[in-house]
Amino acid sequence: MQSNTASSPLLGCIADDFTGATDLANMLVREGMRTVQTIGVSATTPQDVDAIVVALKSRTVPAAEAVADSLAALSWLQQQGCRQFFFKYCSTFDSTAKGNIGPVIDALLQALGSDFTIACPVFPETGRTLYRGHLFIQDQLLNESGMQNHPLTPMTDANLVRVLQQQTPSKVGLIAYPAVAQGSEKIHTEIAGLRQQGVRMAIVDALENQDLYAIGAACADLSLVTGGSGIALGLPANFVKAGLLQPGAKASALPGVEGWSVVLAGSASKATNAQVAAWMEKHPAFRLDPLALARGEPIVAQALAFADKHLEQQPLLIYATTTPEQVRQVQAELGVERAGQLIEQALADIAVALQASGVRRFVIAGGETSGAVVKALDVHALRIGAQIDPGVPATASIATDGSPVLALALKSGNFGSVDFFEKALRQLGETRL
Ligand SMILES: Nc1ncnc2c1ncn2[C@@H]1O[C@H](COP(=O)(O)OP(=O)(O)OP(=O)(O)O)[C@@H](O)[C@H]1O
Ligand SMILES: O=C(O)[C@@H](O)C(=O)CO
Repeated sequence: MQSNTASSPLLGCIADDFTGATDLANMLVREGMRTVQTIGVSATTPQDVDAIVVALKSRTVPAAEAVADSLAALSWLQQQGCRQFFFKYCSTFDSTAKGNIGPVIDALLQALGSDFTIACPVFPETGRTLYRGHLFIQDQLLNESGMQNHPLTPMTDANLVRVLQQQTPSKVGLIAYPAVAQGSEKIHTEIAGLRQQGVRMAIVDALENQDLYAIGAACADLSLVTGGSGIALGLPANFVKAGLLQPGAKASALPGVEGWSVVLAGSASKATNAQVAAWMEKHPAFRLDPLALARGEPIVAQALAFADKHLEQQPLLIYATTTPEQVRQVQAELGVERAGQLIEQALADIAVALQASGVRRFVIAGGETSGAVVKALDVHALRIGAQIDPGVPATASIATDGSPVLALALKSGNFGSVDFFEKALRQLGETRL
């Protein structure tokens, strides 16, 4: 493996959710940074690494908790020797009325002794663009995209300057597209101007990846950069320019694994529904019924018996995924939290039993689901490999205590093509599809 010319990692990242962390890590690997994702602050120091991404679960917790967790992650990343820091949130700017994006940025700026950062959730490959401070999801404004109905973080305003300003006492500004389109020098000049006006955070417009590279170049001297995964595209080149990272480095090598393969789907998003339906046309699948779980029926044992029957011949899917109407019905009966927890716990128990039976490749759909399963599998850190689809890389667990290496693909609910499950398993080394 090639190494950077510095002895310690260069970029230290804090992500506010699990699959969002993987999404960010994917971008860094694409641009030549060897990247490890840790599940929370790690007890061990990652080796052979250019970037570390600490995955938190801080998107919807109370703001004070998000701040405390983010500051602890920053302090650990500083101890690892990182030189620049990145705060990753959702490309749809998911936040509650109180934050947590604004409060976390304020706290990180203060801890770093810095007076300015940018905020840019743009991710053109998944249709997230920003113009004159307004966030678009494909052809729709954020607040008309379906995100206005999100159960935890309803986004009812597409004007991100206004949204962020409501979350912070700091002055929020905008670097609008006409300046961004002129390239990194102009953006740099805009940053200097905003700083003089006392702006501490600026929303930055962008429409295409080339804008993100220009913004990245203009942020070389900022201690903290914040945004979605897209804006991280432009940061590795700054380390290359500084002679700290080798140009054109291939950072995506992962160890191979031998064993069986499964897909576990706990996401009920539109994309996951389509992926489950496509899988079921050709391969075995077992549905988890949350109401039967709630009645105490032996659903986990039934799922494992089903897996036992198929694993040796072919990969299989175990899923709770269903239509929004059915999810609402189940939630009405069990409560949102209990329904979610029952399914997450069942999928986590199934994953642990399957690992004991020799499963080594897991494709997992859903951020919360991925968090629950990876925790149950006792995975503390992941090395990030090549991209499967935008926002989703192949990963491998970093085994600490002689436990087997697992090949994992952790998919955010909304990401991935219709045939994602097959595609992901193939990329993880499954040859029987
Ligand atoms: N049939 C169902 N009935 C009720 N709740 C369900 C059902 N299927 C899944 N869930 C719950 O819905 C939640 C889905 O969250 P998860 O984060 O895993 O997926 P997502 O929201 O689509 O993904 P992301 O957070 O990456 O966008 C989980 O808590 C899961 O247990
Ligand atoms: O930025 C995104 O859209 C994703 O990485 C994510 O955070 C989804 O929850």
